[in-house]
Amino acid sequence: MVPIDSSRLTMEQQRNTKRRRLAWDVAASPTEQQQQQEGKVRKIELSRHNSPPKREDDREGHYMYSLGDNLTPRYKILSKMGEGTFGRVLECWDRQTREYVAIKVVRSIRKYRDAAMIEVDVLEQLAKNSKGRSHCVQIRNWFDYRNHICIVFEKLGPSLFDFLKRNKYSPFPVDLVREIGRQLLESVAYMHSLHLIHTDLKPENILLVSSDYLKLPGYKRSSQGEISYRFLPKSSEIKLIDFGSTAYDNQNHSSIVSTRHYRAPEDLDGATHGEALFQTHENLEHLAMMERVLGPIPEHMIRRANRGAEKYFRRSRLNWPEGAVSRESIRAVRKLDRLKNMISVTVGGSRSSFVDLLQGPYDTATADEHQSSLDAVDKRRMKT
Ligand SMILES: Nc1ncnc2c1ncn2[C@@H]1O[C@H](COP(=O)(O)OP(=O)(O)OP(=O)(O)O)[C@@H](O)[C@H]1O
Repeated sequence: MVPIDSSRLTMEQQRNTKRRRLAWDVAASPTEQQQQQEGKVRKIELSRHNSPPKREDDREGHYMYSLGDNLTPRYKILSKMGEGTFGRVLECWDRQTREYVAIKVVRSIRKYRDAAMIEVDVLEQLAKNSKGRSHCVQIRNWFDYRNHICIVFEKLGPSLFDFLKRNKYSPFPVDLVREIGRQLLESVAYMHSLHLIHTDLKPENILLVSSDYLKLPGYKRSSQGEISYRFLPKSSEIKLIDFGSTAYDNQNHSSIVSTRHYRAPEDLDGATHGEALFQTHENLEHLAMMERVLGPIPEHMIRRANRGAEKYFRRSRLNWPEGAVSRESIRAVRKLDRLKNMISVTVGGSRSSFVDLLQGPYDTATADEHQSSLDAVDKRRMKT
């Protein structure tokens, strides 16, 4: 906007300009008396919205509700948005702030109630330090209602997993992956700066902020010649959710953390990839799969292995294939390809830097050599 030089205006023009601004200013700031009146009206309005009669929880301790019920006079239940181990997440209308919110209604079981209070504590720490700028979901409020801890969140859109599923697990374009990856690393760095570890990072726990999407015709046609469609989020903005398993890095926590398919090697036991990269249910096989794809486990990681994990190593290397439980297991590991061959050519010019990023602490130079020596040992073992 161009600033007005009042010295060049006629008296009449100046009067009009001032009058307009004055009226605008007054409307923008209600008087204290008006505010008090609005507060009273809201209280009377809220008192009309009674809670429904108390019902028994279901067998798993979930809160029983009907759509349209009030959850305290302040919130009206509109729909169910999700369900997890801890409870159900309900879309609600907040009559006080006049916005849609997502409320996690936690099961009325002691261990889940206790974990929910830790989640509240973590969420409050995250909010206090970020001044609204972090990629972690914001807590709006919390309360204890009929023995259920209820955590009120800003309402977000679908998860990355929901999106991948909708696209029949075809991968996101690499530019979008890069944007999501950057925000994810920023949020993890922010948590680490507060000595917090999320421990359950996975596409299910990464939500898009907006639900808006584009529907684009895909490359492939169905066998009947019909065009298939791809759905793409309009905005790449994401936020992390589910801080129920967050650990403090200076306190003892369970040695095995995170969901198997996304578990990192330092947990001895990742990928924003539709398919699970390591389809396994066994620790040694899981580590062997990682070696196959990424190269040998770095020595410093082996040295740091704790008591429970020592059994997976012999003479400073993974006890593989000697420790394999079956030939099928050796075959399942051998079927996997090296990481650099898995990265699709569609990544284009950024392919080598992408491989570098994913490769992390693994030594790329010795990886190929290591794989050929493993192949030789595998073959010998299969023969015997
Ligand atoms: N703020 C939010 N906005 C929109 N949807 C949400 C929000 N928070 C959670 N959800 C939905 O509810 C589901 C369950 O939430 P969440 O993962 O926090 O629950 P949980 O019981 O702790 O789950 P888990 O079993 O993974 O520990 C999510 O997968 C997501 O679909």
